[in-house]
Amino acid sequence: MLRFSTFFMVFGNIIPSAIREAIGDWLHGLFSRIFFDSEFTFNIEDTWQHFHNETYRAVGVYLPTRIGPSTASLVIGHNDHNDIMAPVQPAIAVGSTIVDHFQGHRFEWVLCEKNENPGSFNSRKKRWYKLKCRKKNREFVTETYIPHVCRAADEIIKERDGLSIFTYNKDDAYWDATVFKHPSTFETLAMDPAQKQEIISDLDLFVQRKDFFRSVGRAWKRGYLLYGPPGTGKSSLVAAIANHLKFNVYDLQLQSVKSDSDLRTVLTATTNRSILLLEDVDCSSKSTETKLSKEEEDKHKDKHKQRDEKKSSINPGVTLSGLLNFIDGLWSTCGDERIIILTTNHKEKLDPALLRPGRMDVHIHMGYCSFAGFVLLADKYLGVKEHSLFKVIEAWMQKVAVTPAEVAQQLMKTNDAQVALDGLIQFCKNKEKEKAEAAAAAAKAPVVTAELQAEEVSKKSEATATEKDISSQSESQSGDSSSSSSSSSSDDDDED
Ligand SMILES: Nc1ncnc2c1ncn2[C@@H]1O[C@H](COP(=O)(O)OP(=O)(O)OP(=O)(O)O)[C@@H](O)[C@H]1O
Repeated sequence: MLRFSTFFMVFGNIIPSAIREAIGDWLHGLFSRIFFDSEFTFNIEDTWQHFHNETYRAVGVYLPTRIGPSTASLVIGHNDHNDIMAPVQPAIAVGSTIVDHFQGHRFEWVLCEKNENPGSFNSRKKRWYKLKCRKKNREFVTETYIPHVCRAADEIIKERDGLSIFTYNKDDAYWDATVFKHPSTFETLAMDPAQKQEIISDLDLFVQRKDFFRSVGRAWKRGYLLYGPPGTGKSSLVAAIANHLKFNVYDLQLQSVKSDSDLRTVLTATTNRSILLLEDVDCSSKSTETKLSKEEEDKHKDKHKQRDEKKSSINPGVTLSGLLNFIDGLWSTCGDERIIILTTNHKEKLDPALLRPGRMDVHIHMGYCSFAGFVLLADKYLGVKEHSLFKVIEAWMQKVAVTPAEVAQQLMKTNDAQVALDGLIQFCKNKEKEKAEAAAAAAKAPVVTAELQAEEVSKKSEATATEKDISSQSESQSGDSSSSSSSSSSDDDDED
């Protein structure tokens, strides 16, 4: 005790005050670093300013790669619906601690969860990662460690072989992911070879033009409209594009999105290098919606009026044009390498404003099966490149409009090429017969009308020019439909 006080007296007399203070600060810093430096906690929540938090997503991808001896539990599973034997993937369990060491520092992670607004209609489970570190490492975390986590997650995502297809879950207003393993590729797709090559070149050019899009001040996105009758391969082409570019697919049913705010949430949650797919857009376009609701209204006018009014005031829904406006605006500025694909059986029903260049840059017509398309399908389905029946089938392909789906259906009935090709010829014959019968029925219709009209005329003596127009229109329609070719008159055939 005496020695200590003597030491401080001598220390106080001999050492100048400035040096004494500096030594004191240094000792304080040293002691507090060793004994008193408190922990600091970062919380990385699943949402950030109402949108899905990309840092949260990155942590979720990164952490399963850092599982060590201190990890007590883990979630495993997979969502490959095509393969129950697919290898399981690890994910972080709620409450489990993961310790990560990076550049000599120790970081402790915990995934937390709590129910927000329990019991209320909009209750939801909120999740966040808690990251504990030394207080002095705060800057290191934000400037070095988190960027390292995000970079590593980006690499992991890029290296993953499988693609995902996301479908919109209207209950959560979010995307449900599943493994995307569609066998369709440009190789298996029956379509005009030149058209196919054109599409591939367009896609390849698009992904190479990052700098070009930046230099001309345009968002790096491209819109494709696929149109044509059912069964001509629109969905197959979407899958072929996804497989070619290795892009995930976000499949959006516009009718199920409740509001603009939900739309904003789901669209901003889509990732780069992805396809936003809207199938059968003629069914979700505003004109169709209006028409249907009017028919409904006529039918159930009084009974449902109040309920419908209430419903529409709560849920105004979103329209295709609303979606495209959004894509032109905010969405175009917050993502790169985005492809938007609209498919329709009725291009003519769409508002031309929706299809203008800049929105839908490329319009691809998917037509009936050509002979070249048949040859490809015969090769894929039967392993046959040449056959004596090919000439007969070529003639039928020029005569009857058959979709690639119909051809594929005939070819996959048996492994025996002769039987399958005979079956296809028979199918074409039946189709032609049905068409002839339909044409005859249509040609008969004006005769019946004329007979009725003649009766009317004799009764009322009121022959009008309009009746002639109707009958001639019917004749011309039946004439059109019987002469429809595989591609140019597809829309007429769609109606069939
Ligand atoms: N062009 C094609 N090449 C190869 N196969 C095709 C083609 N078109 C259709 N098919 C076959 O027919 C099936 C149905 O085709 P797909 O769903 O792609 O047609 P679609 O035009 O999208 O039809 P819809 O308009 O009814 O959605 C496919 O699974 C595929 O087996």
